[in-house]
Amino acid sequence: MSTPLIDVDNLTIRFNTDEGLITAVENVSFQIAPGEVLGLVGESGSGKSVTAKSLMLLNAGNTRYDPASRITLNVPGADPLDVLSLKRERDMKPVRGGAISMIFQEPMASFAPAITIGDQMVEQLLLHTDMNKKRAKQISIEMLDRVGIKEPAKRFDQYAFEFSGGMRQRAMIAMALSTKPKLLIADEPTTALDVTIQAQIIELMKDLVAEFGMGILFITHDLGVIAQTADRVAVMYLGRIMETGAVRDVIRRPAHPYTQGLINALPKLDDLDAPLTPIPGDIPSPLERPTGCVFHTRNPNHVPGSRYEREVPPMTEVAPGHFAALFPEDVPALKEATS
Ligand SMILES: Nc1ncnc2c1ncn2[C@@H]1O[C@H](COP(=O)(O)OP(=O)(O)OP(=O)(O)O)[C@@H](O)[C@H]1O
Repeated sequence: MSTPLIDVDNLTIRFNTDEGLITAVENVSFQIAPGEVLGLVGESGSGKSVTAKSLMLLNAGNTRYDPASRITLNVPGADPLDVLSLKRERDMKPVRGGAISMIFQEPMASFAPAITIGDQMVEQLLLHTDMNKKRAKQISIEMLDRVGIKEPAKRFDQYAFEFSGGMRQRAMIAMALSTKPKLLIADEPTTALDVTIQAQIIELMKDLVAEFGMGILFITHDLGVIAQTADRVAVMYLGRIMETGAVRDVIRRPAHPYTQGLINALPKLDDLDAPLTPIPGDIPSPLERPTGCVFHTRNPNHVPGSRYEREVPPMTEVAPGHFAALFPEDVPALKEATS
Protein backbone atom coordinates (compact mmCIF):
# COMPACT_ATOMS: atom_id res chain seq x y z
CA MET A 1 0.00 0.00 0.00
CA SER A 2 1.30 3.49 -0.79
CA THR A 3 1.19 5.97 2.11
CA PRO A 4 -2.13 5.27 3.82
CA LEU A 5 -4.47 8.12 4.57
CA ILE A 6 -4.99 6.84 8.04
CA ASP A 7 -2.73 4.43 9.85
CA VAL A 8 -4.10 2.94 13.06
CA ASP A 9 -1.42 1.02 14.88
CA ASN A 10 -1.89 -1.07 17.99
CA LEU A 11 -4.90 0.92 19.22
CA THR A 12 -5.99 0.03 22.74
CA ILE A 13 -8.83 1.98 24.35
CA ARG A 14 -9.93 1.66 27.95
CA PHE A 15 -12.70 3.41 29.85
CA ASN A 16 -12.55 4.48 33.42
CA THR A 17 -15.87 3.39 34.98
CA ASP A 18 -17.35 3.01 38.47
CA GLU A 19 -16.79 -0.74 38.11
CA GLY A 20 -13.13 -0.22 37.17
CA LEU A 21 -11.10 0.10 34.00
CA ILE A 22 -12.72 -1.70 31.06
CA THR A 23 -11.04 -2.54 27.77
CA ALA A 24 -13.22 -1.71 24.75
CA VAL A 25 -10.59 -1.96 21.99
CA GLU A 26 -7.37 -3.96 22.13
CA ASN A 27 -4.34 -3.96 19.79
CA VAL A 28 -6.34 -2.94 16.74
CA SER A 29 -4.36 -2.04 13.60
CA PHE A 30 -5.60 -1.11 10.13
CA GLN A 31 -4.84 1.30 7.32
CA ILE A 32 -7.02 2.98 4.72
CA ALA A 33 -5.63 4.25 1.41
CA PRO A 34 -7.12 7.14 -0.58
CA GLY A 35 -10.10 5.86 -2.62
CA GLU A 36 -10.43 2.72 -0.50
CA VAL A 37 -13.44 1.57 1.51
CA LEU A 38 -12.68 -0.45 4.64
CA GLY A 39 -15.67 -2.13 6.24
CA LEU A 40 -15.65 -2.61 10.01
CA VAL A 41 -18.13 -5.29 10.98
CA GLY A 42 -19.10 -7.02 14.20
CA GLU A 43 -21.95 -7.48 16.66
CA SER A 44 -23.19 -4.73 18.92
CA GLY A 45 -20.61 -3.83 21.55
CA SER A 46 -17.61 -5.10 19.58
CA GLY A 47 -15.93 -1.67 19.66
CA LYS A 48 -16.62 -0.40 16.14
CA SER A 49 -17.93 3.04 17.11
CA VAL A 50 -15.32 3.58 19.81
CA THR A 51 -12.59 2.79 17.25
CA ALA A 52 -14.12 5.17 14.70
CA LYS A 53 -14.57 7.99 17.20
CA SER A 54 -10.93 7.73 18.26
CA LEU A 55 -9.87 8.88 14.77
CA MET A 56 -11.59 12.21 15.50
CA LEU A 57 -10.90 12.23 19.25
CA LEU A 58 -14.62 12.12 19.92
CA ASN A 59 -14.65 9.54 22.72
CA ALA A 60 -15.95 10.56 26.14
CA GLY A 61 -13.86 12.11 28.93
CA ASN A 62 -13.34 8.76 30.68
CA THR A 63 -11.35 7.39 27.72
CA ARG A 64 -7.77 6.17 28.25
CA TYR A 65 -5.70 5.52 25.14
CA ASP A 66 -2.85 3.11 25.81
CA PRO A 67 0.50 4.92 25.35
CA ALA A 68 1.57 2.34 22.72
CA SER A 69 -1.41 3.29 20.48
CA ARG A 70 -0.72 5.36 17.35
CA ILE A 71 -3.13 6.99 14.91
CA THR A 72 -1.41 8.82 12.05
CA LEU A 73 -3.29 10.95 9.54
CA ASN A 74 -1.39 11.50 6.28
CA VAL A 75 -3.00 14.22 4.22
CA PRO A 76 -1.12 14.63 0.93
CA GLY A 77 0.98 17.79 1.03
CA ALA A 78 0.85 18.10 4.83
CA ASP A 79 3.06 16.66 7.58
CA PRO A 80 1.85 13.39 9.13
CA LEU A 81 -0.43 14.17 12.07
CA ASP A 82 -0.11 12.18 15.31
CA VAL A 83 -3.83 12.29 16.16
CA LEU A 84 -3.66 10.96 19.73
CA SER A 85 -1.11 13.62 20.70
CA LEU A 86 -3.53 16.48 19.91
CA LYS A 87 -4.59 18.23 23.10
CA ARG A 88 -5.96 21.64 22.18
CA GLU A 89 -9.31 22.10 20.47
CA ARG A 90 -7.85 24.26 17.70
CA ASP A 91 -5.22 21.64 16.85
CA MET A 92 -8.01 19.11 16.36
CA LYS A 93 -9.58 21.11 13.53
CA PRO A 94 -8.06 18.93 10.77
CA VAL A 95 -9.57 15.77 12.25
CA ARG A 96 -12.97 17.22 13.14
CA GLY A 97 -14.81 18.13 9.98
CA GLY A 98 -11.63 19.06 8.08
CA ALA A 99 -9.71 16.10 6.65
CA ILE A 100 -12.09 13.69 8.40
CA SER A 101 -15.90 13.82 8.39
CA MET A 102 -18.36 11.48 10.04
CA ILE A 103 -21.93 10.49 9.26
CA PHE A 104 -24.13 8.68 11.72
CA GLN A 105 -27.05 6.29 11.77
CA GLU A 106 -29.45 8.95 12.99
CA PRO A 107 -29.13 12.12 10.92
CA MET A 108 -31.38 14.08 13.30
CA ALA A 109 -28.44 13.97 15.73
CA SER A 110 -26.25 15.81 13.21
CA PHE A 111 -28.61 18.71 12.58
CA ALA A 112 -29.65 21.39 15.02
CA PRO A 113 -33.47 21.47 14.89
CA ALA A 114 -33.89 25.27 14.91
CA ILE A 115 -31.30 26.16 12.23
CA THR A 116 -31.97 25.61 8.53
CA ILE A 117 -30.07 22.83 6.77
CA GLY A 118 -28.48 25.46 4.52
CA ASP A 119 -27.22 27.65 7.37
CA GLN A 120 -25.66 24.60 9.03
CA MET A 121 -23.92 23.60 5.81
CA VAL A 122 -22.60 27.14 5.27
CA GLU A 123 -21.41 27.41 8.87
CA GLN A 124 -19.41 24.19 8.51
CA LEU A 125 -17.79 25.41 5.27
CA LEU A 126 -16.87 28.78 6.78
CA LEU A 127 -15.29 27.01 9.74
CA HIS A 128 -13.18 24.62 7.71
CA THR A 129 -12.37 26.44 4.46
CA ASP A 130 -11.34 29.93 3.34
CA MET A 131 -14.40 30.48 1.16
CA ASN A 132 -16.79 33.41 1.61
CA LYS A 133 -20.46 33.08 2.51
CA LYS A 134 -21.75 33.44 -1.04
CA ARG A 135 -19.46 30.70 -2.35
CA ALA A 136 -20.32 28.49 0.67
CA LYS A 137 -24.01 28.78 -0.18
CA GLN A 138 -23.35 27.94 -3.80
CA ILE A 139 -21.27 24.87 -2.87
CA SER A 140 -23.91 23.73 -0.35
CA ILE A 141 -26.70 23.89 -2.93
CA GLU A 142 -24.50 22.07 -5.43
CA MET A 143 -23.82 19.33 -2.88
CA LEU A 144 -27.54 18.94 -2.07
CA ASP A 145 -28.14 18.56 -5.79
CA ARG A 146 -25.22 16.13 -6.11
CA VAL A 147 -26.71 13.78 -3.51
CA GLY A 148 -30.01 13.73 -5.40
CA ILE A 149 -32.11 16.20 -3.42
CA LYS A 150 -34.66 17.79 -5.74
CA GLU A 151 -35.13 21.59 -5.70
CA PRO A 152 -31.92 22.05 -3.69
CA ALA A 153 -32.18 25.85 -3.52
CA LYS A 154 -35.59 25.55 -1.84
CA ARG A 155 -34.47 22.73 0.43
CA PHE A 156 -31.46 24.80 1.48
CA ASP A 157 -33.82 27.07 3.45
CA GLN A 158 -35.72 24.27 5.17
CA TYR A 159 -35.27 22.60 8.56
CA ALA A 160 -34.31 18.94 9.23
CA PHE A 161 -37.86 18.07 10.36
CA GLU A 162 -39.16 19.06 6.92
CA PHE A 163 -37.05 16.33 5.29
CA SER A 164 -37.99 12.64 5.02
CA GLY A 165 -35.61 10.08 6.62
CA GLY A 166 -33.88 9.26 3.32
CA MET A 167 -33.53 12.94 2.46
CA ARG A 168 -32.03 13.74 5.85
CA GLN A 169 -29.48 10.99 5.30
CA ARG A 170 -28.64 12.48 1.90
CA ALA A 171 -28.40 15.98 3.39
CA MET A 172 -26.07 14.70 6.10
CA ILE A 173 -23.86 13.09 3.45
CA ALA A 174 -23.93 16.37 1.47
CA MET A 175 -22.87 18.30 4.56
CA ALA A 176 -20.13 15.79 5.45
CA LEU A 177 -18.74 15.86 1.91
CA SER A 178 -19.00 19.59 1.22
CA THR A 179 -15.65 20.23 2.92
CA LYS A 180 -14.12 17.53 0.68
CA PRO A 181 -12.81 15.36 3.53
CA LYS A 182 -10.00 12.94 2.77
CA LEU A 183 -11.56 10.33 5.02
CA LEU A 184 -15.26 9.75 5.63
CA ILE A 185 -16.37 7.72 8.62
CA ALA A 186 -19.82 6.25 8.03
CA ASP A 187 -21.22 4.73 11.23
CA GLU A 188 -24.19 2.50 10.31
CA PRO A 189 -25.32 5.12 7.78
CA THR A 190 -28.02 2.98 6.18
CA THR A 191 -29.29 0.87 9.08
CA ALA A 192 -32.37 3.00 9.76
CA LEU A 193 -33.41 3.20 6.10
CA ASP A 194 -35.67 0.92 4.10
CA VAL A 195 -33.83 -1.33 1.65
CA THR A 196 -34.55 0.68 -1.51
CA ILE A 197 -33.25 3.91 -0.05
CA GLN A 198 -30.40 1.99 1.54
CA ALA A 199 -29.36 0.74 -1.92
CA GLN A 200 -29.56 4.29 -3.34
CA ILE A 201 -27.40 5.70 -0.55
CA ILE A 202 -24.83 2.94 -1.04
CA GLU A 203 -24.69 3.65 -4.78
CA LEU A 204 -24.34 7.36 -4.04
CA MET A 205 -21.44 6.75 -1.66
CA LYS A 206 -19.67 4.57 -4.23
CA ASP A 207 -20.05 7.31 -6.87
CA LEU A 208 -18.66 9.87 -4.47
CA VAL A 209 -15.64 7.72 -3.60
CA ALA A 210 -14.87 7.43 -7.32
CA GLU A 211 -15.37 11.17 -7.83
CA PHE A 212 -13.52 12.53 -4.79
CA GLY A 213 -11.03 9.67 -4.26
CA MET A 214 -11.59 9.75 -0.51
CA GLY A 215 -11.12 6.84 1.85
CA ILE A 216 -14.12 5.52 3.79
CA LEU A 217 -14.36 3.65 7.07
CA PHE A 218 -17.78 2.00 6.78
CA ILE A 219 -19.17 0.61 10.02
CA THR A 220 -22.03 -1.84 10.11
CA HIS A 221 -23.20 -5.07 11.72
CA ASP A 222 -24.57 -6.11 8.30
CA LEU A 223 -22.21 -8.30 6.26
CA GLY A 224 -24.47 -7.95 3.20
CA VAL A 225 -23.97 -4.17 3.18
CA ILE A 226 -20.22 -4.66 3.59
CA ALA A 227 -20.15 -7.06 0.63
CA GLN A 228 -21.73 -4.34 -1.53
CA THR A 229 -19.65 -1.39 -0.39
CA ALA A 230 -16.22 -2.30 0.92
CA ASP A 231 -12.92 -3.24 -0.73
CA ARG A 232 -11.51 -4.73 2.45
CA VAL A 233 -13.14 -5.74 5.69
CA ALA A 234 -12.04 -6.04 9.32
CA VAL A 235 -14.21 -8.26 11.51
CA MET A 236 -14.25 -7.18 15.17
CA TYR A 237 -15.26 -9.09 18.26
CA LEU A 238 -15.04 -7.78 21.82
CA GLY A 239 -12.54 -5.09 20.85
CA ARG A 240 -10.22 -7.23 18.74
CA ILE A 241 -9.88 -7.80 15.01
CA MET A 242 -10.59 -11.47 14.34
CA GLU A 243 -10.14 -11.49 10.57
CA THR A 244 -9.24 -9.04 7.82
CA GLY A 245 -8.69 -9.12 4.09
CA ALA A 246 -10.29 -8.37 0.74
CA VAL A 247 -14.05 -8.46 1.24
CA ARG A 248 -14.61 -11.24 -1.33
CA ASP A 249 -11.92 -13.49 0.19
CA VAL A 250 -13.22 -13.03 3.73
CA ILE A 251 -16.87 -13.62 2.80
CA ARG A 252 -16.22 -16.51 0.40
CA ARG A 253 -13.55 -18.24 2.48
CA PRO A 254 -13.92 -17.10 6.09
CA ALA A 255 -11.08 -18.59 8.11
CA HIS A 256 -12.07 -17.55 11.64
CA PRO A 257 -14.92 -19.34 13.42
CA TYR A 258 -16.39 -15.95 14.42
CA THR A 259 -16.63 -14.78 10.80
CA GLN A 260 -17.98 -18.21 9.84
CA GLY A 261 -20.60 -17.79 12.59
CA LEU A 262 -21.62 -14.32 11.35
CA ILE A 263 -22.05 -15.68 7.82
CA ASN A 264 -24.01 -18.73 8.97
CA ALA A 265 -26.34 -16.45 10.93
CA LEU A 266 -27.42 -14.63 7.73
CA PRO A 267 -30.76 -15.68 6.23
CA LYS A 268 -30.27 -17.53 2.91
CA LEU A 269 -32.57 -16.09 0.24
CA ASP A 270 -32.29 -19.23 -1.89
CA ASP A 271 -33.33 -21.49 0.99
CA LEU A 272 -35.80 -19.73 3.23
CA ASP A 273 -36.65 -22.94 5.09
CA ALA A 274 -33.06 -23.40 6.26
CA PRO A 275 -32.84 -22.78 10.01
CA LEU A 276 -30.85 -19.71 11.06
CA THR A 277 -27.81 -20.65 13.08
CA PRO A 278 -26.93 -17.78 15.38
CA ILE A 279 -23.59 -17.74 17.18
CA PRO A 280 -24.28 -19.39 20.55
CA GLY A 281 -24.28 -17.31 23.72
CA ASP A 282 -24.01 -13.56 24.23
CA ILE A 283 -21.05 -11.22 23.99
CA PRO A 284 -19.46 -11.28 27.47
CA SER A 285 -19.45 -8.02 29.42
CA PRO A 286 -16.26 -6.01 28.91
CA LEU A 287 -15.80 -6.40 32.67
CA GLU A 288 -15.43 -10.14 32.13
CA ARG A 289 -13.16 -10.26 29.10
CA PRO A 290 -12.10 -13.85 28.43
CA THR A 291 -8.37 -14.50 28.59
CA GLY A 292 -6.51 -15.75 25.49
CA CYS A 293 -8.68 -15.60 22.38
CA VAL A 294 -11.66 -13.45 23.41
CA PHE A 295 -13.97 -15.60 21.23
CA HIS A 296 -13.10 -18.97 22.79
CA THR A 297 -16.06 -18.90 25.20
CA ARG A 298 -18.51 -18.81 22.27
CA ASN A 299 -16.61 -20.81 19.69
CA PRO A 300 -18.63 -24.00 19.00
CA ASN A 301 -15.40 -25.76 17.91
CA HIS A 302 -13.41 -24.78 20.99
CA VAL A 303 -11.36 -27.62 22.49
CA PRO A 304 -11.35 -27.24 26.31
CA GLY A 305 -7.83 -26.80 27.66
CA SER A 306 -6.40 -25.60 24.33
CA ARG A 307 -3.95 -22.69 24.16
CA TYR A 308 -6.77 -20.37 22.93
CA GLU A 309 -7.83 -20.14 26.60
CA ARG A 310 -4.47 -18.70 27.64
CA GLU A 311 -2.69 -17.15 24.64
CA VAL A 312 -3.81 -14.47 22.24
CA PRO A 313 -3.49 -15.96 18.75
CA PRO A 314 -1.44 -13.91 16.25
CA MET A 315 -2.88 -12.49 13.01
CA THR A 316 -1.83 -15.36 10.72
CA GLU A 317 -1.82 -14.88 6.95
CA VAL A 318 -4.23 -17.58 5.75
CA ALA A 319 -4.04 -16.51 2.08
CA PRO A 320 -2.25 -13.57 0.43
CA GLY A 321 -3.44 -10.39 2.16
CA HIS A 322 -6.02 -12.33 4.23
CA PHE A 323 -5.32 -12.62 7.97
CA ALA A 324 -7.13 -14.36 10.84
CA ALA A 325 -6.50 -14.47 14.60
CA LEU A 326 -5.57 -18.16 14.63
CA PHE A 327 -2.51 -20.16 15.55
CA PRO A 328 -0.84 -21.32 12.29
CA GLU A 329 -1.47 -25.01 13.06
CA ASP A 330 -5.22 -24.33 12.87
CA VAL A 331 -5.17 -22.93 9.35
CA PRO A 332 -5.86 -25.88 6.98
CA ALA A 333 -4.05 -24.48 3.91
CA LEU A 334 -0.97 -23.59 5.93
CA LYS A 335 -0.96 -26.99 7.58
CA GLU A 336 -0.84 -28.65 4.15
CA ALA A 337 1.89 -26.30 2.95
CA THR A 338 4.16 -26.87 5.94
CA SER A 339 3.64 -30.63 6.35
N1 LIG B 1 -17.68 6.33 27.60
C1 LIG B 1 -17.75 5.02 27.83
N2 LIG B 1 -17.61 4.54 29.08
C2 LIG B 1 -17.66 3.21 29.33
N3 LIG B 1 -17.85 2.27 28.39
C3 LIG B 1 -18.03 2.70 27.12
C4 LIG B 1 -17.99 4.08 26.77
N4 LIG B 1 -18.19 4.20 25.43
C5 LIG B 1 -18.34 2.93 24.96
N5 LIG B 1 -18.24 2.03 25.97
C6 LIG B 1 -18.29 0.56 25.85
O1 LIG B 1 -17.37 0.15 24.85
C7 LIG B 1 -17.84 -1.05 24.20
C8 LIG B 1 -17.80 -0.87 22.70
O2 LIG B 1 -18.83 0.03 22.30
P1 LIG B 1 -19.10 0.47 20.80
O3 LIG B 1 -20.18 1.49 20.82
O4 LIG B 1 -17.83 0.82 20.12
O5 LIG B 1 -19.64 -0.85 20.13
P2 LIG B 1 -20.18 -1.06 18.66
O6 LIG B 1 -19.46 -2.24 18.09
O7 LIG B 1 -20.08 0.21 17.88
O8 LIG B 1 -21.69 -1.43 18.91
P3 LIG B 1 -23.05 -0.89 18.22
O9 LIG B 1 -23.12 -1.66 16.92
O10 LIG B 1 -24.11 -1.27 19.20
O11 LIG B 1 -22.88 0.58 18.03
C9 LIG B 1 -19.23 -1.30 24.75
O12 LIG B 1 -19.14 -2.29 25.75
C10 LIG B 1 -19.62 0.05 25.35
O13 LIG B 1 -20.53 -0.11 26.41
